[in-house]
Amino acid sequence: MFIENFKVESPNVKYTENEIQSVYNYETTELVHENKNGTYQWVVKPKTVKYEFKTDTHVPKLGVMLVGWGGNNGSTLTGGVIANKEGISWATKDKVQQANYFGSLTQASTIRIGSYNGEEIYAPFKSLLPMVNPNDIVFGGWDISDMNLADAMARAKVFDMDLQKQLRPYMESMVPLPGIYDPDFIAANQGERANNVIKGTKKEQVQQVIKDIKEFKEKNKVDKVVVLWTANTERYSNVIVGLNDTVESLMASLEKNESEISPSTLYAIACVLENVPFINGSPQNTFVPGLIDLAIQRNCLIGGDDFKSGQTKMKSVLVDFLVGAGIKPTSIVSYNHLGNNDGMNLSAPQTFRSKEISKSNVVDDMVSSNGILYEPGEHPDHVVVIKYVPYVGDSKRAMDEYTSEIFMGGKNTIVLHNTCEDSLLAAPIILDLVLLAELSTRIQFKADGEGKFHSFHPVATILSYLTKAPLVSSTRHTGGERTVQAACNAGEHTKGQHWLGS
Ligand SMILES: NC(=O)c1ccc[n+]([C@@H]2O[C@H](COP(=O)([O-])OP(=O)(O)OC[C@H]3O[C@@H](n4cnc5c(N)ncnc54)[C@H](O)[C@@H]3O)[C@@H](O)[C@H]2O)c1
Ligand SMILES: O=P([O-])([O-])O[C@@H]1[C@@H](O)[C@H](O)[C@@H](O)[C@H](O)[C@@H]1O
Repeated sequence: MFIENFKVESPNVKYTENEIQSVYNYETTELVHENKNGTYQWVVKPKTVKYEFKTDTHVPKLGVMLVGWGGNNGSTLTGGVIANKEGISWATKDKVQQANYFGSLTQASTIRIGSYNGEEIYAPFKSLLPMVNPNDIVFGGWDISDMNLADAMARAKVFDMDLQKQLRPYMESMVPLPGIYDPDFIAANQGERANNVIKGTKKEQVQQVIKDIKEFKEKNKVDKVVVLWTANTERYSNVIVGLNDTVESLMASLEKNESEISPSTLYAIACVLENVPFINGSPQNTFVPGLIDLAIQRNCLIGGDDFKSGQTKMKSVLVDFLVGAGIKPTSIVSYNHLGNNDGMNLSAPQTFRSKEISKSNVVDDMVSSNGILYEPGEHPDHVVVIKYVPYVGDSKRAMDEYTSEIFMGGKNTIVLHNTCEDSLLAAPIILDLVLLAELSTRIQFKADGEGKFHSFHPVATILSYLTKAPLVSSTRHTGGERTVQAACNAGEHTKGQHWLGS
């Protein structure tokens, strides 16, 4: 049975005027490698960690600024939210279609909360904690193309014409702010649309983005802003000691207008300095080490990389199932073709390489989890192919072949064909990313033994489910992390130096 909402009555949950306070005993284990009389033995011991959470129940008016707002994903998401907010329905060749948020974890999935009279009871995911209603989001953002959102929607060719006609009046006044353009980081074929760019040095571009965020927040009277990159996939940035490996080197490189700082990293610097969450929906390494350290130092949420939308979401589920069932995938071939601008940008080798990495590495953890099936260092043959075929537009055609070894030398081959409007898969995921990012900034917690409540770590691993190449915090940042984590624990945030002195 499905219910719309519920209230918890528990000694571990307390509702106050502004918070939900809860206690959770996390049952886990700790492993010890014990030497008993010269023989080592792995010992597993149960461990309970008591956590206390405080969730601010004040749901803010949220502004979402998209980098690449005029793209297929940006225009599709914006139009989809307007259609839901305005209750728009439209004629298709099959039926009258109502707007919905299918494909969104927060808006269209349910969670089991118990049973009643022997019947399983489910409630909406979004009923678990007070969350922003996507219908209330104010959209804005940047694009290197000056096309208004109504024309961008028409250019994308994703929505049915009857829907486009109804959306046009709402979207034609939406014009992206000029974006940071650097032809060295995306395919040359993107140059013809770059007519809306921020001039000046990289530092001046960062300062302009900060100014844009401030003005957007003031003009729209939003309480919070989240910025999400849904612009074109960039080539990887070279990570170089002294260039971008530390906060100091990255900011010094900014001062020197170093060419190797990518547009996506410049937007991210601006967001971190403005303490605005930044999420990367593409596969490039926006989060160079210096940027990660800056985010940790300033306790600003960053997350990514690369929306996990269709072919790769299926891959991660299927390979997880196969390996978990003791079946050994030995060959994975992922081919797809698509004809949208994303596909055109990915037709360049250096930008394709960024996507090839994120689409390939998604199975690494599953493979390394099973030492029965795979020898150390052994992994399936894994090929990723993406071809640009203009005629099919946003309707990506994905074909996958999974060959596995099974019992007694047998072989099993699974072939999948998956056709979808790529942007209709990505748009709800963008929604989930920004809503969960906003929610996580309203949660404070402390574990047993910690002095004060603090926020989650700035590197938002909570968003991992939604991305191909999850950004996770590494021990490499023990210096900055220890300093900041201690500050978080103490309930203060370190005040990073003011980096953009005039
Ligand atoms: N299913 C999916 O659609 C999916 C899944 C995972 C990742 N992605 C990634 O999402 C991104 C967007 O996909 P899309 O289909 O909307 O692509 P798109 O090409 O339609 O949109 C990208 C937009 O970004 C703009 N742009 C490029 N560089 C910019 C910059 N530096 N600043 C501001 N704007 C800039 C372009 O003008 C374009 O309007 C791509 O990187 C893609 O790889 C998409
Ligand atoms: O569907 P998915 O595997 O998550 O990923 C998609 C790729 O299949 C597609 O080729 C690419 O153009 C999109 O940007 C997206 O990355």
